[in-house]
Amino acid sequence: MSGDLPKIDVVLSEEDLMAKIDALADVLAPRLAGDWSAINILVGATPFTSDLMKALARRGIHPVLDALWLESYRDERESSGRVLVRADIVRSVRGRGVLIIDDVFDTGRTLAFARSHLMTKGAREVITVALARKPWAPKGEGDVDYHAFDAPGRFLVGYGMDDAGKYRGLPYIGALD
Ligand SMILES: O=P(O)(O)OC[C@H]1O[C@H](OP(=O)(O)OP(=O)(O)O)[C@H](O)[C@@H]1O
Ligand code: HPA
Repeated sequence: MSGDLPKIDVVLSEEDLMAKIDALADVLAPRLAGDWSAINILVGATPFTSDLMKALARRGIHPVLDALWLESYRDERESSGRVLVRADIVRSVRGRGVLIIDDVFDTGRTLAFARSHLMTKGAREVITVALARKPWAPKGEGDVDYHAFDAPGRFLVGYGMDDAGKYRGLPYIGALD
């Protein structure tokens, strides 16, 4: 039964997603030895954080998991241009390496804000990772450090990503018109 789903084109299947996360964990694991915190950018990055943490654990890497709830899109498909902190991290990151985990890197505002927020709290080093990177996302200094796949220039849903709160539970990444 498909319920009342709109037309969603699959851009990355569940199987391909898991393979990409494993490949990412292979690259990240050697960088994360020692005192690291992993910060889940709520809400959308939750499924990705969960699978990436498991992939890292299988490689013997166990960062301290925390969360930072940031909001800038609300129910719109375009960034409001402002990033709001809805809830802050709980554990100190002073002197620690910080891996910031997000689902999608689009205008880059959210990760730029998160990076500076955590550096201000005394992080020793910040690394950013996103599952999907949009084609127009910032390059150079403002780029995300690691991403799992290059997304098409379309609005994405699934695997944490929403359209006005819906479709976060889809096990694949899809695109809507
Ligand atoms: O690169 P940007 O243009 O900043 O977009 C990326 C951010 O947008 C979404 O967050 P949103 O504000 O929609 O909150 P959500 O995670 O609760 O969906 C997404 O989860 C990223 O955090
Ligand atoms: O393509 C997207 N889909 C869902 N949320 C988003 N936040 C930024 N870009 C997107």
